[in-house]
Amino acid sequence: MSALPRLGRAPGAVVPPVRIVHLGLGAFHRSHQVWFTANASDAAEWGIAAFTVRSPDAARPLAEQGGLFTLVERGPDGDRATVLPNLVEAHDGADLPRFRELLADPSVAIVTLTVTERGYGVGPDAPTPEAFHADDVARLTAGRDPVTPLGRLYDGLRHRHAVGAGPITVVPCDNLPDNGALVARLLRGIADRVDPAFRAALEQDVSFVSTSVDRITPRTTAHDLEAAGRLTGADDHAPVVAEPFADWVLAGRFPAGRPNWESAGATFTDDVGPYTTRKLWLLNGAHTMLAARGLSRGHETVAAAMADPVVADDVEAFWAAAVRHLPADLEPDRYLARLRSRFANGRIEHRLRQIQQDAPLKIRLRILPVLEAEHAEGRALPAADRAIADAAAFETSSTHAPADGPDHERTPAS
Ligand SMILES: NC(=O)c1ccc[n+]([C@@H]2O[C@H](COP(=O)([O-])OP(=O)(O)OC[C@H]3O[C@@H](n4cnc5c(N)ncnc54)[C@H](O)[C@@H]3O)[C@@H](O)[C@H]2O)c1
Ligand SMILES: O=P(O)(O)OC[C@@H](O)[C@@H](O)[C@H](O)[C@H](O)CO
Repeated sequence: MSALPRLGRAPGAVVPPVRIVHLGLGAFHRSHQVWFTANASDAAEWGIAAFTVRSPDAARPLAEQGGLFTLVERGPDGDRATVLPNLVEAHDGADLPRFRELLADPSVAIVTLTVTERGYGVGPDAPTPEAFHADDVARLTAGRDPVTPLGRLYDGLRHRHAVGAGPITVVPCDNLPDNGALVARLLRGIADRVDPAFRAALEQDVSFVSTSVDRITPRTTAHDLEAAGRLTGADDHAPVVAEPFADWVLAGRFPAGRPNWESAGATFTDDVGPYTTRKLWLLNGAHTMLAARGLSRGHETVAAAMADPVVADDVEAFWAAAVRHLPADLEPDRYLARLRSRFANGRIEHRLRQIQQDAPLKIRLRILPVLEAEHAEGRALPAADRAIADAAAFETSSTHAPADGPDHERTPAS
């Protein structure tokens, strides 16, 4: 039990009005979208109401703190702590009445999502994302509450349409290529099966934005709770630790408005595709390789694996191959130079077991495209072959166990 006063809002404190609703209350949402919103020039106008997906745990301490939490930016030389004020509501994802109520508010302009690849049904849970949503299609058709993130989003959007609350923008922020188009396709597919008349409204009133998101944010540990308390003098049960670097590239329309995210460093572009490929191959592809090669050589963290020349040489060989297939105008070498120092930041304890989860899916999306591009030009890529073999061996080994809990919704304090 901490002797420090509990973090919370002062009675009567003015909070930004809710204009953004979020699904997936993990650490990344808070280090990234909440941080960009809190650092925007019009931050006072944009409050966020966030919902968990599978467990209410992450919402509890945040709700007790009025949504306040500490972001610890952990650089190679020290920590910088800031309490971010823009998360103003935290709810259990099963609280569909509140979710519907918020989506029915015309001043709510944006829904963001961070629900992992599997949250969209991309991965081992079903043969296709459409099949993953079949159970929710049956629930929605029967008037029962949906359980998947997109089932809930569909339900909320249909309710918004029914009350005439106007256009809205959906912004998925997961590491998936063309994530806006994917969500548009899946929601329209649900409409086709549940309520075909609603499909036209979805096409007309809901804008889907594709994004590339970047900020290394490991799972919060008990040690991070102590660090946040030391830095702020308040007892925070839900801090987040992230690297100082943050990047967000977005493409698409915001018919109901948006925060001035570019004033916090976000980039708006017509085509997010090349940015996503650069990030998914160079950062996430390398992370996937580091997890496979690093775990097989007994390492526990990204920094430890990168400090092993055998692993680092394989990552460098993968990077050299990937750069050959990326557009030169995106300056992949400049991105790589920064990435090398980000990965070398040993104060960020990014655990390989967390990154290793769902390795087969990640290899398919982040390593195989580079391997195939090299093969097409007659070159082998043994470093990638070794990573794929190590990942396969790890998947079948008896030491293969979940990292430390299913996701960030289970906070160390909860
Ligand atoms: N953490 C990072 O460094 C980082 C950086 C860039 C992008 N991202 C993206 O954000 C996502 C979330 O990251 P996080 O660190 O907050 O992770 P997390 O594991 O805490 O997951 C966040 C949310 O996803 C939900 N979720 C997890 N598995 C699910 C499943 N199978 N079905 C439905 N919902 C599920 C959780 O319940 C939680 O609400 C990542 O998967 C990635 O796509 C993360
Ligand atoms: O589960 P993943 O592979 O999508 O994410 C694990 C990490 O590679 C990822 O979270 C990175 O830290 C992040 O993408 C950096 O922006």
